[in-house]
Amino acid sequence: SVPLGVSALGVAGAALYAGFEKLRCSFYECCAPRSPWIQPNMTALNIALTTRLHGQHLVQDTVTKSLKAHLQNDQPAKALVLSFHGWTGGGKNFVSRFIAESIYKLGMKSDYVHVFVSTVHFPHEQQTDIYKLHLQDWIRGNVSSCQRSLFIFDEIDKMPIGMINGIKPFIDYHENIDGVDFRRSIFLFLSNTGGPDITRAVLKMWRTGKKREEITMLDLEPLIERGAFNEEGGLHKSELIQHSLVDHYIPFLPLERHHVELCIRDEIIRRGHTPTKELIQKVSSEMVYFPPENQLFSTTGCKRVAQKVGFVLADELYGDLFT
Ligand SMILES: Nc1ncnc2c1ncn2[C@@H]1O[C@H](COP(=O)(O)OP(=O)(O)OP(=O)(O)O)[C@@H](O)[C@H]1O
Repeated sequence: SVPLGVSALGVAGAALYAGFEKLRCSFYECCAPRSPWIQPNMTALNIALTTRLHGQHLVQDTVTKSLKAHLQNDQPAKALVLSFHGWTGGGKNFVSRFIAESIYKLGMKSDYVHVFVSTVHFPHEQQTDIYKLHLQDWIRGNVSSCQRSLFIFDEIDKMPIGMINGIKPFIDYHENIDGVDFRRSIFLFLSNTGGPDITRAVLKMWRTGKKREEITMLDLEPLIERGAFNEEGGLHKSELIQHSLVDHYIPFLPLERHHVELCIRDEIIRRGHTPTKELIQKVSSEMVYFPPENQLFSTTGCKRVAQKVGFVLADELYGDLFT
């Protein structure tokens, strides 16, 4: 048996360590249970998505609901996997940021939020096997230090297929793998796959006189699933899709001119100026729209709005100096 003095010393040591950890947690980000740094707030997320995200009613609904369900469940059956699809500049990265901010006090700067951009992190196709091992080690390492980790894979359509399949064990229905439990982590996959299909479908509905807000998930989800599956690259033929490990395919609709104008208004206000109708029009007329016959959608969504507003404001304020 263990001598009394030694076990008392052990208990005292553990208590001291716990006290130290608690103190450290009040100054530095930590992932302990009930950590003040990880306090999911789905009401804040809902408000952000309703007030700051324009023209994406399907995203608002699905994202908040699925996150809420996952976060409220202490023993989720698997990691949550959301796959964002759609035209460039529709808000996929924007929404990822809101998600990070609604879970972690430090938002995207949290040590538990990890962003992977395929073209930056895995540029050489021939090194797929090595990348895959690194990626697996890296995910395992991160989740073992914090189960509530958020992984954002941007441009997943450009990730070699073998690598995506390498993620599969972590998002599957396993209680643990080598002692690490992955079920509380969240994976976001971002891509343009399915973008043209979504645009075509929205345009078709527009032609039949159906309102954008009447478009439902049922109208688009199978389309994207098929798109993600058939289009070359990324999720193409991936086991993630074959085994239905993606929980929700979330379509981002192409943004129309009036949505872009809302983005312009927000940006002008953010810069401390008054968003007059003329100013908004001036910026929105600098954007490019398609298809040619009705100029319905912005080719770059709300991307580049910030720069364009910057130019137009500079022109308004200092234009005289250079004439
Ligand atoms: N639906 C939206 N509502 C409000 N602002 C938006 C929306 N979509 C995009 N923006 C603005 O445009 C910027 C660029 O959008 P974002 O990077 O999220 O697009 P994306 O869909 O990720 O594009 P890509 O496919 O090219 O990566 C955002 O930071 C945000 O300021």
